[in-house]
Amino acid sequence: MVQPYRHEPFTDFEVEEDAKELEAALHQVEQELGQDYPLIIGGERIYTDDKITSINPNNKSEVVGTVSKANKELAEKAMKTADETFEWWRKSTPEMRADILFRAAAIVRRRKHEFNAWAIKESGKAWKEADGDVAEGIDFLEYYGRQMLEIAKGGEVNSRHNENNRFSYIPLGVGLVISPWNLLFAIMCGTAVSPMVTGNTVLLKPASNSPVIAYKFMEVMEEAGMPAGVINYIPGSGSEVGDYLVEHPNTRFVSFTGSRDVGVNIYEKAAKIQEGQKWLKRVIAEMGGKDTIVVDDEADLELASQAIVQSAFDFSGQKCSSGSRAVVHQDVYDEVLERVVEITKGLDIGDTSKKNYYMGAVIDQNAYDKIMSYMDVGKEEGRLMIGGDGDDTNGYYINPTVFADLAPDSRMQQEEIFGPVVGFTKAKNFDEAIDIANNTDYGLTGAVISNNRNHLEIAREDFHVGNLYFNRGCTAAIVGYHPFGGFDMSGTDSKAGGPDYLYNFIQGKTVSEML
Ligand SMILES: NC(=O)c1ccc[n+]([C@@H]2O[C@H](COP(=O)([O-])OP(=O)(O)OC[C@H]3O[C@@H](n4cnc5c(N)ncnc54)[C@H](O)[C@@H]3O)[C@@H](O)[C@H]2O)c1
Ligand SMILES: N[C@@H](CCC=O)C(=O)O
Repeated sequence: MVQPYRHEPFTDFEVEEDAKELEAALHQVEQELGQDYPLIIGGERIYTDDKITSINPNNKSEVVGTVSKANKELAEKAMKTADETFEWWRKSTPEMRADILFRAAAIVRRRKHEFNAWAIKESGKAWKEADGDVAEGIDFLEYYGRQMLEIAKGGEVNSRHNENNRFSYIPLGVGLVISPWNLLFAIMCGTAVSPMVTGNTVLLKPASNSPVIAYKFMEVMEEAGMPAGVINYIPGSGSEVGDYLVEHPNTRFVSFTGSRDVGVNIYEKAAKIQEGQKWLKRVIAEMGGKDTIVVDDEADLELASQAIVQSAFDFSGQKCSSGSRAVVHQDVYDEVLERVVEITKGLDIGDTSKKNYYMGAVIDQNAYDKIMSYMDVGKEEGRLMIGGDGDDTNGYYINPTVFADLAPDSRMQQEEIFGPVVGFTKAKNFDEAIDIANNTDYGLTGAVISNNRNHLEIAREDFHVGNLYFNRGCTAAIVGYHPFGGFDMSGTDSKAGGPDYLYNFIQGKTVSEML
């Protein structure tokens, strides 16, 4: 019998022993940098001449690894392999599939600091963020394994006299999983193993900024007993391999996590029925956010200020859940703004692979340029309070930035910047604050800081986001505790880490026998 699910505890790097373990892992990983990694199709290692180079955003001269790049021919080979493997994998037992996830969780747990170190090297994130990312990956393995065992029991249906009815779930087929670089371990792992544990086969296309940790994940899955061909590792260009497989007639579903533009494009392409296609493709698209923290006049203002800073600047604001908008009641606006600026002054930024800085660099040159271009927009639309500058000489460092006095419909308060930038908007009263919070195309996360029970209940009804938090920040959902996914242009609200997530990858079958 499996133990009841509990989320993976986080490491406290203030404890010297834990900090030393991570330093040792970083040192070990440094000895392994720059290696060349193949594709994995049906268990076969395939090297190509065309490569993706993964670099450390904190130190752009450091190559984390080079990875072979799939093209259309190799994508086709992977599809064929996944199709053939599905024919027998779909009949494998749920218990066996769940056991592979439990074993993989145990392996990652034993190598947690090593995985933390790869996450730091490949994404530039801070130690606590890397630890949260790897812990979330372990949680997905443990949680989805248990969910599968529950689902395998089937649903209860009635039978009439002389009739024997059964209702159960079967997998869908071959799925394309396209993952982002920001939660480079957790989301990649969770979105790959959820279809796999439900009996589907998978084509995994990780983000081009983070393919090395995905290769390490594949090794873990193999060690845990995953048969060849069940998850196939095919890094490649989104526009070449991604488009080809999204449109492929044999693709049964696409699980995408990433930006709104790419997600919308995939949604449209997948909707078109291709020649020879026998089904309607399912699309799970979890996309961007423009997430708001509302601060009421009756509120703990220190808690509000800490929540705003943490939600805006953890992992340099590169989470879909990041709190990039603070909407504050006019009576407490100046006090909260001043305190947020003061806390921000104390944040340190630097190469997180060398030291436990609060923040590292942003992911790449494109991200750096895009975020920096918003600094000019912010200065035109509002008042720069702190930050607004960066340095991309060695890595892509951007200082945490606060803009004040932005109009609710300004570009700064509408567009996803995906960097360490938070904008303040003043509200006349609580109702107006909720209206402002709702006036974006997105609907992912939000938070309300208030001691007024009536206001919290109004927010519960009217604040239209998939993940709403009271008296805390708006990031850091935990698997099995805070099912995660957004409304409107934030996506299909698939609720990763929730009790019904696995139903995205199965279909119900009724069998009725006359006795
Ligand atoms: N809602 C969520 O759960 C969630 C979680 C994490 C990140 N995000 C969002 O992801 C974005 C940041 O991640 P990103 O920069 O990796 O996003 P992205 O859209 O640029 O890339 C995501 C993935 O899509 C692939 N891709 C790109 N073009 C493609 C195409 N034409 N066809 C198929 N695949 C293609 C990329 O290679 C990558 O693997 C932000 O907008 C963030 O809000 C959302
Ligand atoms: N699930 C994460 C965000 C994932 C997107 O980047 C959170 O809740 O902060």
